[in-house]
Amino acid sequence: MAQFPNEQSNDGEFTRQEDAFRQWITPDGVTGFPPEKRRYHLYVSLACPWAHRTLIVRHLLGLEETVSVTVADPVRDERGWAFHEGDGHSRDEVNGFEFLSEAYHATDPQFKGRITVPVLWDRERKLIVNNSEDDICRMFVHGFETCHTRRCNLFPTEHAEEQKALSAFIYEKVNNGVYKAGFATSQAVYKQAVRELFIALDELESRLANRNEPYLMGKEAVESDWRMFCTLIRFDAVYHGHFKCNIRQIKDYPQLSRYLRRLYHQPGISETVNMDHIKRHYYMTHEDINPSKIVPSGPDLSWLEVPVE
Ligand SMILES: N[C@@H](CCC(=O)N[C@@H](CS)C(=O)NCC(=O)O)C(=O)O
Repeated sequence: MAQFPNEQSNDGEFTRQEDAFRQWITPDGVTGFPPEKRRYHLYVSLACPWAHRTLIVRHLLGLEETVSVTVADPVRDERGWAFHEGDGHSRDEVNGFEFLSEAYHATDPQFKGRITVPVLWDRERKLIVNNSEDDICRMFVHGFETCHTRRCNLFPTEHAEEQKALSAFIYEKVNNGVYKAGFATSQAVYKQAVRELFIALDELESRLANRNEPYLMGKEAVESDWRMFCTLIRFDAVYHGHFKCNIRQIKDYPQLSRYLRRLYHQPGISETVNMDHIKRHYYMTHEDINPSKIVPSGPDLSWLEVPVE
């Protein structure tokens, strides 16, 4: 059985649904969405790699006071993402939603797709502005410029084309690659997805070794690095076992493991990582893949805690 039958091709391939809400916050507000302090609210799961990147970008730009956040329970049942008090998650103080589906149906009563995090909500117009993590990160960078309290150049203009191609490659082969392997329902599709994933990881390992720079594009971490981070930080704990991406672990890659530690030890980043939510979400929510819902005790991730010199 497929995890998400509506997103499964006949030959067993997971084909991710398109994001439904793509409105835009601009500095001049001509779109009807100006960047105002505390007007917008982010609904996330700390388990989700896509939502994770919005939290990281919010932190890197110092938007914590501007955009508030509610964290969902990492374990979903058939009703989808839910908000209530628990370890590292809470009730929804903004709208009192019990389920994230209420935000989707308030925005579009006919919405029939899969309810996903992250969601950027407009308190004033009482609707979802955008549910694409890529768009949300870009809006944090460009739409909220007047609200930034930290400086961070996530899209440096000098190598924009190269970065765009690199991010597209990472998305296709790594971020979504692990899902293609994990959600495959045929041996051939799984095998191909895992092969492409590890070819990509090997390539990125070589890139770091050959360029001898701390990050993919040079001396500073940019959007492509944080895109990598959100998959790498989950890799050994969930993608290696649960999604069967088990040719190698990240800790076996000298460059990638060091690179991951370097990103993890940047100020404020480890605080965005909740391994308990990550493990419980994957192992307890995808029932078709892990019917017993048993969450493995390992692996030992203490190597991550060692700062890079
Ligand atoms: N297209 C979304 C992807 C978000 C997504 O797939 N989120 C997953 C969690 S990792 C989700 O909410 N899944 C809901 C479900 O599995 O029903 C984005 O780019 O923001």
